[in-house]
Amino acid sequence: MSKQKNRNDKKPAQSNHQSGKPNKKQGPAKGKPKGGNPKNSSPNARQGGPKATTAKVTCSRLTNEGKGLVEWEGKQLEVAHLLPGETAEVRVSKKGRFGDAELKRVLHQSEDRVEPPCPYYEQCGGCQLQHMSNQAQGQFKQNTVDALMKPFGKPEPILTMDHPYDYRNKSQMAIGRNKDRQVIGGLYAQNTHQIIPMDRCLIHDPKADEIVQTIKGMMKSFKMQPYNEDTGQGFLRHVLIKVGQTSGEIMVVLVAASPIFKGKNNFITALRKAHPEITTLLLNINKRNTSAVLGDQEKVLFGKGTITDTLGGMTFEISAKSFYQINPAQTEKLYTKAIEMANLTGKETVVDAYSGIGTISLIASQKAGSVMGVELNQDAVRDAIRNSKRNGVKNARFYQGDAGEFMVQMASRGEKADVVLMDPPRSGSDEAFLSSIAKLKPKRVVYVSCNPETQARDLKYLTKHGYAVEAIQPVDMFPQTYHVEAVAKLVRKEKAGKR
Ligand SMILES: C[S@@+](CC[C@H](N)C(=O)[O-])C[C@H]1O[C@@H](n2cnc3c(N)ncnc32)[C@H](O)[C@@H]1O
Repeated sequence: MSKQKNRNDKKPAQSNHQSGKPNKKQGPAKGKPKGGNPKNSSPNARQGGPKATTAKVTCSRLTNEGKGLVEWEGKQLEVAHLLPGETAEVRVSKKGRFGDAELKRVLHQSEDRVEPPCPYYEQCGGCQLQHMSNQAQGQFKQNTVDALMKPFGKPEPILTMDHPYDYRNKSQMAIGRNKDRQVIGGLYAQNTHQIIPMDRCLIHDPKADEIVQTIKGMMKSFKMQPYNEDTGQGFLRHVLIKVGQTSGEIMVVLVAASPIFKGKNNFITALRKAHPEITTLLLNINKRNTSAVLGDQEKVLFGKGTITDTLGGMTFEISAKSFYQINPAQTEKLYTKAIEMANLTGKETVVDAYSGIGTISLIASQKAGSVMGVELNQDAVRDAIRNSKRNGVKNARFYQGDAGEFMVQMASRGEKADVVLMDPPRSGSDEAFLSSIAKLKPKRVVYVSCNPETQARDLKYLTKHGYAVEAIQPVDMFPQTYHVEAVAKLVRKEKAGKR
């Protein structure tokens, strides 16, 4: 069981669409982006790699990360962008139980294969499933959740998206230079810090990418230097954008290596003129040499420093550093299911653990006696308290701290909860938290997760400690990527069966 203290952003652990950045080589990605049949996309393949050899293989099934599994010389290899039933030539560059193999050429194609619409797909680490039809992606995610949840029952059919593009309300583009010293902005090539210059990511909100293009163009005239990770010189590292898809409000965060912003006022004026739709601009200072995009220090350059969005009929204020679900349309479906599973009658004492800016807590508060939200991130707790007031909610309280410690203290004080809603980061919950559930004995636990692997691990604990799983609902919150969300309803065993 993992001990979690500070995992803010639970969504896909990708270098691009999350904060993680695997290693530290900055610069333009080599090679031209190629659409269609994937070839030679990894650094190993490009350089020939250690002991590279070409093999003909057939894919038997997909891994949970959406890679094709093949057998070669008695070993299992994972091949990105290969589909079950397909035969292909691959370049094998490393031996081992799970060796490294690069797709060179598909010899026999699956009916599930489609032309990836993104020209950067082969190089970029952000999406993994664009070569699969939407229907096949849904089936793959259904199969993943079904297999992981097999010990607990059959999950419901996955809730998919009609238009599985343009959905991300949060984007972060890295800024650098190419070998001709031109300013570039884009996402990182898979498993590197090489920036793939791009003007559009097809899963981002289009407006966000448009603004990044403008900022890149302005950098030259304002003599704003992109940051260079190797030399530690330069100013602008990333542009992070959050879009309130219902409010239309837009937050732009310039992530810089230094608080000294030369030509600040003129830059702000020019950016606002080009994009009057930007409602707030922030400067975030990140001097650290780590994978985190945002630093601790933050300065509001104009606007209120937050944006708002609407979910479940309530309005939420969102800060730069607070977690907010990245796919609002699917979040509506997810939250509706979660609240339905909580079976609230208006009387219950509810704990909403890992509560972020209070979205689930406040929506649940309308149908509960009282709600206690607990969240580690201070900014998110401040947002949650503001959101409570903004929506006129009187029966919700928010606490800043570790959810496990909070639950341990509740149990030691002999307090009671009727329902526990929990939505931990990708790494899942921890033993302190789960063992306290066993002591507090809530009638129902509703477990929302963006990682069904850790969710299945935690469900195993809970089913051994007095709970039965009654329903599991997968939701596709992250189309084109292998990630999938699931919400599970657990009931105290004496109540199991009475939904
Ligand atoms: C997946 S988000 C869920 C947030 C919220 N429920 C929502 O739907 O927007 C997980 C949240 O857990 C918080 N978190 C991470 N580790 C934590 C811990 N040990 N205790 C409490 N909260 C934690 C993160 O800051 C983040 O806001």
